[in-house]
Amino acid sequence: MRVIGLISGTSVDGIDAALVELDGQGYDLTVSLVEGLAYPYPDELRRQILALCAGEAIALDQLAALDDAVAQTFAAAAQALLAQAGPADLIASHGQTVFHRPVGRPARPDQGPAQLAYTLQLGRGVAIAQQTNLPTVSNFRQADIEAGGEGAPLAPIVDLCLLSHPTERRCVQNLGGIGNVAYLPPWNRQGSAPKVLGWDTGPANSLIDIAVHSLSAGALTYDVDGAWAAQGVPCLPLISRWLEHPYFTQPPPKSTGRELFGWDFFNRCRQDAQEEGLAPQDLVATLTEFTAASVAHEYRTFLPALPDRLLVCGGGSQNPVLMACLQAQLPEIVVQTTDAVGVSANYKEAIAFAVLGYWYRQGFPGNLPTVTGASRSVVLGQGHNIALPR
Ligand SMILES: Nc1ncnc2c1ncn2[C@@H]1O[C@H](COP(=O)(O)OP(=O)(O)OP(=O)(O)O)[C@@H](O)[C@H]1O
Ligand SMILES: CC(=O)N[C@H]1[C@@H]2OC[C@@H](O2)[C@@H](O)[C@@H]1O[C@H](C)C(=O)O
Repeated sequence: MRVIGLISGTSVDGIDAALVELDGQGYDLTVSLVEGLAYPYPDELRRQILALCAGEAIALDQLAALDDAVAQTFAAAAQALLAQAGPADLIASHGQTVFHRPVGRPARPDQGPAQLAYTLQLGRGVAIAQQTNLPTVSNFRQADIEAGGEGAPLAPIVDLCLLSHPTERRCVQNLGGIGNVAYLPPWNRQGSAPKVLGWDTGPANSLIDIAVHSLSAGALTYDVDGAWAAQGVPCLPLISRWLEHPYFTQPPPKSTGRELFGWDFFNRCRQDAQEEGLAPQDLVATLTEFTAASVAHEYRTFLPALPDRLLVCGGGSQNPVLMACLQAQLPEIVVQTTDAVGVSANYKEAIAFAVLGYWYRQGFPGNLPTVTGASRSVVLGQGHNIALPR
């Protein structure tokens, strides 16, 4: 079956679309990327999404219009990919995250039940199905949240299928707007699946992007190839201070978003940097080192053991300075991109949602309770124009 996976993540840089050829059942899968495409948002749409993410008030009719505009753009991304790579049987669309509130755990058991997580992705699946005339699966995070989970991260189960190794312990680290890890014990695919761990490690590119956008007076949206960071000197005392944030002492399962590592966090960083007399490049270098340091801190604090190999994906894997910082923070581990083992670092997340959409069709559960904290395994997604096998 040919499935198109679509996602726009917390960087809001545009839609990643992957046409994937899939075969097999459950974990026993063959997955091959036919073609990937990055479809940028129109500037005005991106501005509106970022404003909503930053907490700007919006009327409900405007929210409905924005939801449909995002869906239209997702459908256009799918159509561009279809024109380039040929037909598909199914679309699996993650949509655009604009809000994420993790599970609220009470400090003591007698303080009542946990507050369910809340997550909102724009770009409703039914509108994508209508425009493309293809069956579409969307709303992947909801069923996990209903089972008491964080609703994120969801990719680790797919990482297990695509990137685990018979003898090596591996970590897969996504560096999107937010960072998330999947810890994959060795697995020879004979016996039952091993216990995979995973959680959001904190910021990835979100703070670097905001810094570069703000310090370049809107001329740049990200630190292309780490050029600014390479010219600056990281301020180590600030990194230690920022790592005191309570997120970095909270044990997994945990998830986060731009609500925590967005504008407010950046404004605090900028103020600290001003007090230390840092130049703009030094601030970007410090945020880049901080991002790598937060990943290493999370591994050393919460993993049962460091992995033999760290495979990095997402846009941050294209930033050589961030990759060098990560390697320097974790000298005992081989750090590479997922490309080194044959999985596209740019499209891995879009591929993951294609797999989750395929599993929805099979009725195969797509969440990992060990990762999200859900009480049970559940089938993820909501189908539009889909007849399911009985
Ligand atoms: N050549 C590059 N140099 C530096 N940074 C880059 C480069 N290419 C991409 N990036 C960074 O990667 C980001 C986009 O990453 P990606 O598309 O993986 O994020 P996302 O999917 O939106 O986020 P998330 O995984 O958190 O949902 C850009 O905003 C930019 O910061
Ligand atoms: C709510 C939401 O969209 N979370 C994203 C975000 O981006 C990275 C990290 O935070 C991860 O938890 C998740 O995305 C990936 C694709 C996931 O669910 O695995």
